[in-house]
Formats: sequence, structure tokens, C-alpha cells
Amino acid sequence: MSAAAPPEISTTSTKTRRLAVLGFRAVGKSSLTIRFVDNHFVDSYYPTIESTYTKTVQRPVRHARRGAPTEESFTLEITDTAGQDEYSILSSKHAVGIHGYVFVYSINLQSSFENCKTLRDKILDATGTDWVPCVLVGNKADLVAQRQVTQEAAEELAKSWRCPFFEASAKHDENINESFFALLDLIEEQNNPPPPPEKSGLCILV
Ligand SMILES: Nc1nc2c(ncn2[C@@H]2O[C@H](COP(=O)(O)OP(=O)(O)OP(=O)(O)O)[C@@H](O)[C@H]2O)c(=O)[nH]1
Repeated sequence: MSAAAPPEISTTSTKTRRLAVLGFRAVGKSSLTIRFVDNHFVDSYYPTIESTYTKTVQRPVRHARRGAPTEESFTLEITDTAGQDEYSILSSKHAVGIHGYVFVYSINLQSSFENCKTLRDKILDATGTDWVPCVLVGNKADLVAQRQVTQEAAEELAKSWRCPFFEASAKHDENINESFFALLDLIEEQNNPPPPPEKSGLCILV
């Protein structure tokens, strides 16, 4: 009889998290998503209807207990939405069953930054909440000479949304993983608040 396989303690089962990438037309939503999922950049521009991408990632377990798995696996289902402006009708499927949002603007287009505020308001209206897990991403950070949106304004907005903020470049592969992982970590922080501290072995029965 062969020896039993050792128990699998390095990872837990996979959890699925659904993310939606929203923003104005041509800010780089597809480019960010494809850079994250496939690690390449397409220079040409094809307006998106809607696409869903899947990527499995490992993250450290939050508040891991002694002897328990230290990493967990997530299957990310990322919906790359069509570009939206303030007049676009929000599809209800972008409000239901989504764990977190990537709001994207382009640092060289002020109106795309303003548009993120409108989009988030629409999501809050549709979900009936006053907060959703999200990350604010200023893409095309390589176009710094054409900058219209200051870092300070974006930091201020992210602070008011209680969310992480990154300037990123899909073209130069800057802060792409960081943006998606920060969102995932924020989602998990909501789902797994810190447990009460472990008690010592001593137990007094009365
Ligand atoms: N310089 C620069 N160009 C970028 C970057 N990301 C995307 N682009 C270019 O911006 C254009 C639009 O990119 P997409 O990724 O198609 O934008 P999108 O937001 O998905 O577009 P829609 O689906 O129409 O809303 C393309 O020509 C990209 O090559 C970047 O980080 N830097």
C-alpha cells in the first residue's frame, strides 16, 4: 500500500471574485485588463463592447492562524466594460454580483477624471449603498507631458472614497498588478475583518 499523500496545507480552495473595470472611452480599460491578465500591450485602439477575462492569482491569507494555509487562491472574473460617459445608462449587471470596481481615467484628460465620479455615483445608486470596494486608477501615466489631472486631486478623491489610488501605465507596465491586488485586498478586508486575538491554553471553568 502506498503512503498517503501529505495534507495540502499551502493553499486553500479557490474563491471567485468578480471585478468590473469602468471609465470613459479610450482611457485604457482594455489595455489595463489585458496587461494584468496576459501581460502584453496593444497600441491600436478597438472600442470595447464588453469582454470578460479570467485570471487566477495567489494572495497571502489575511490573519492566517498558526498551522493554517498561508496563501489562498482567487479566480478573478474581470469585466472590461464599454466606455461610458455621464449620459450612458448603467447596465444592472455592473451593479449586481460585482465584488469590486476599477474606476479608470486617463491622466491627460480631465473630463475622464470627472466621469469617474459620475460612474461611482451611478454604482452607489444602483447598489443602494454609500460605499463600494474600488480602486481609482489614473492610466497613461507615461503621458506626463500632457497631464491634465494632478496627483493631488486624485489622491483627494480616493481619500473621500476610502479607496486606494494609483497612477498606472498599461503601456509601460507600471502599477497594474498593484492596482488589481489593492482592490482584491480591500474586498477581502471587508469579507474578513480581523478575528479576536487567540486565547492562551488556560481555560477557567466556573
Ligand atoms: N500612452 C499610453 N497609451 C495607452 C495606455 N493605455 C492604453 N493606451 C492607448 O489608448 C487607446 C485606448 O486604449 P483601450 O485600452 O482600448 O481603451 P478603453 O478604455 O478600453 O476603450 P473603450 O473600450 O473604447 O472605452 C489605445 O490606443 C491604447 O494603445 C497607456 O498606458 N499609455
